[in-house]
Amino acid sequence: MTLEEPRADDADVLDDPRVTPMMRQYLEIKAANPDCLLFYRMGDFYELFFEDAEAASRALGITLTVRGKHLGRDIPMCGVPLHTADDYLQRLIAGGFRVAVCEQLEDPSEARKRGSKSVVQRDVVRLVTPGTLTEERLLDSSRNNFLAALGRVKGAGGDELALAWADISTGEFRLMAVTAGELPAALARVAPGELLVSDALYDSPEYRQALREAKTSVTPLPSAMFDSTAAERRLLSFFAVASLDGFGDLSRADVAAAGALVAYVDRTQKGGRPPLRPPRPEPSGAVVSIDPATRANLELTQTLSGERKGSLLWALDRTVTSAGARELAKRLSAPLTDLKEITRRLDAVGHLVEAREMRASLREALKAAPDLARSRARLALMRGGPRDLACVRDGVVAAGELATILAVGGLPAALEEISARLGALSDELRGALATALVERPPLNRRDGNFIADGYRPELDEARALRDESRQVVAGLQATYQDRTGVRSLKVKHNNVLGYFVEVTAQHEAKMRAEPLSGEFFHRQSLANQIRFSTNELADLEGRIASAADRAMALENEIFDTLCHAIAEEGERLDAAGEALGELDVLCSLAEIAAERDFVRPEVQDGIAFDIEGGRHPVVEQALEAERSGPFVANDCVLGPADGQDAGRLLVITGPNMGGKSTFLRQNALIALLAQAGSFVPARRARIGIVDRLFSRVGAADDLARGRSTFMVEMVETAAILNQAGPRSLVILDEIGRGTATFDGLSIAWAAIEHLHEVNRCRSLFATHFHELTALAETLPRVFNATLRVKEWQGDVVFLHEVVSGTADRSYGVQVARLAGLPEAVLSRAKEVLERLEDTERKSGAAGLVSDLPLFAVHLAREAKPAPAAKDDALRLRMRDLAPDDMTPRDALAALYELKRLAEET
Ligand SMILES: Nc1ncnc2c1ncn2[C@@H]1O[C@H](COP(=O)(O)OP(=O)(O)OP(=O)(O)O)[C@@H](O)[C@H]1O
Repeated sequence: MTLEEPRADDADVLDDPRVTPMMRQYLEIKAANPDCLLFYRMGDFYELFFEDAEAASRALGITLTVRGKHLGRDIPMCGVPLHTADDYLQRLIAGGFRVAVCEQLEDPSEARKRGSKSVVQRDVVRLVTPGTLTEERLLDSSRNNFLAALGRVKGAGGDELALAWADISTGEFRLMAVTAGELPAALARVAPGELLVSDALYDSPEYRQALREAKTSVTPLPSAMFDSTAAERRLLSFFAVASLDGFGDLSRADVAAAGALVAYVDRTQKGGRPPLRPPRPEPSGAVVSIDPATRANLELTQTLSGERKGSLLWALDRTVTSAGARELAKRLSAPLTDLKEITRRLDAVGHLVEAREMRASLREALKAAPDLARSRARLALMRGGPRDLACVRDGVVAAGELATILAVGGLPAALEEISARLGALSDELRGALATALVERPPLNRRDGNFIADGYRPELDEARALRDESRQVVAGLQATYQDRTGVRSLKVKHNNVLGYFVEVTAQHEAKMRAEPLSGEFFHRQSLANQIRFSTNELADLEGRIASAADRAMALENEIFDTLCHAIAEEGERLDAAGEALGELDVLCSLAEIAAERDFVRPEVQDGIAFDIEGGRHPVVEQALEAERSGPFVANDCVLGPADGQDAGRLLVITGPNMGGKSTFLRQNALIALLAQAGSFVPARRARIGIVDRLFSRVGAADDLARGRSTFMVEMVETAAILNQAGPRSLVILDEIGRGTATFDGLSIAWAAIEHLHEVNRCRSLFATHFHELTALAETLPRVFNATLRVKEWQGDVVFLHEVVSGTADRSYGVQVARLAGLPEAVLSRAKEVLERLEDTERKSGAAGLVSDLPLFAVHLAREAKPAPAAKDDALRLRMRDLAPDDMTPRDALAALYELKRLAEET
């Protein structure tokens, strides 16, 4: 609000007699929710006033008008109709707003009873924020919408951090410990819609960058909400337990994060209780650590431009349910490091690949399974409608069918366990929902007629009475036509008059004269029609209304009973909902494996890496779609060679467009897929578990953060060289290309040496600096590979085949020809290239290897301490000089002496 505008916390304004009672109510509610746009319910609209109206009208492109005056000034106003409010809400939330939804808490007639000036009671029933959405239309069915909270406990050894995340639309709730360094990777993996942090953490400079880079809306909250003692109390009461011990070994930071999250859910849901399950802590290091840049570059769940199409998820997704789509996205985002769990998943996929018929029937039954988890959450929050009940009904039926298909014995553990969860639902609930509901109920309760005929005799009676009376009314039209002799007489209904008789104006005199006037009472005259009512109609109307009210009340009562029954079965329903998603993922992975000829990878401890005939799952499908020829499969060996204790580093040279980047990415993706529990696009794959994946591929400016292309590249390379360990997999594409050739070559050279000597991890390094291939001569674990090309009539043909060896050139000029560079530029470029190559041959940059001291010498030098100050004669002499006491001649003498000393040391 602007300064001149009244504020509710300004007592003078509220006491001002000119303020209308409604405006007083509005200002009070607005003051309690200052950081939200207030959706103020007025009949069939939500209205926004003052600055809220201005902001919303701008954001939504709706008309800004004026509604009355406040203290002599116009009140800016805009409104959104109730029935389309969800669409507007979605756009406002996407635009970064938070919305407080303020409802009428009583019928306006109740307010009128208190006096003509009384205002309908209203209050905020819910805050809508990006992380707390539950409506179907506000959510993407194929993705979770997580609300996350970052807990911090300060300790002697630094901050202890924990990330809690929950999806209130499905009930999932998880926890993990993170270090400050791991935070960006953890946030990129969870990709929360909203992140809660304490005010103190929000303001602390150490976390500023991580919070700014997390692509999420960050909500700072009072630090008291993160206090671990209060947080524990909150968790105990939310989950109605006496101790948190049953949830696992929770740290204070875990409790702080989880407690703050629950407090925020309470605050935004205004007491509504989503069916959150107890938080599940994830052991640290349970999933492959993938930093945000690597995740983005590998396009796991979305492409660099933010689309699903073209991502790994898109290429692999054969799920048929929303829960399955969400689960697959989570699995691809978080490949595992635990061999037992990976094997368990692979066993299940393997079984389903073989059991073709079972897979087909499971997928058929899954197709009928609705989004059980989200409907259940809406019902628990009292935001559900009859259609959500039907969803639960259909979900329960589908779970039963799936359990029957799986009841064959001899299944791998993961499938047995899914089958047990699906089969555990009570027949009673299944029976109740099946008999109570009509086949296709309406979305909203107020539409009625969602309970099936024959379920409750009183309801049938009330409906019969209502419908019979409606028929009697319909029959009255003919009786009245006979009685009045007016053939055009009609019996009609509207909300103001109820049922009435309507005749054209020419019959007015007759209707108003005896004997008809005794029966037909005049109600309303329009230009051409005259309307009357009768006692008989009024009586029928009352009967219809009370029968309809009774029917509605009975339907609502049954609705509540069914909701209660669903809540009672809650835990088992949630478990079955999760099982549905997991089963769908396993079937989907088996389906794609069969469809695209994927094999089961041999995943093992250790650092093996041996891919035979590997393919890039996305490029392969893209080539097929474009009919651009087959994808050429390639081998990749990065495991230790005989007698070595660390992985190999493959330096890949080759022509532009030869397929280097594709090869790099495909091997990273194959490792990730294997560890996510999927079969992989290869003829054979043996992979020692990767604990961290690093990549430096693609180039993107980050001008918003003041980083040039080269700076981004160096920041990412620095992270890799500083962090990669013996079980990491590192993918580097064209390091050093963003600067002058010699600088770039030198950095790339030193980076390879560092990877080889210090990081000692399995690495792939693609480059156009052919000089780097000389390193294979001195570094025992460096190997060279190249992509084959053929020259044919002066043109270059890419064979996309990776072979051992080195490329002699990049064919850049030929590729430029393919791209359509003008002929004059091409021929000049060729000329320059020949000259440059000639000069290089003479100077022989490749001779560097034998001339340069070994990298190990540098490491040793770096490790050697600098000479101590006390041994340094130059420094000692300088310390003794007293410039203020010296004559110019002394000063000159001292300068000569210092120079001599410097030359001696
Ligand atoms: N193994 C393969 N089989 C078939 N086609 C391939 C293969 N690998 C790559 N390609 C095709 O070649 C194109 C170029 O591949 P890629 O981008 O990997 O080349 P590059 O060597 O990294 O090129 P540059 O050095 O110019 O960046 C791909 O878009 C794809 O269409």
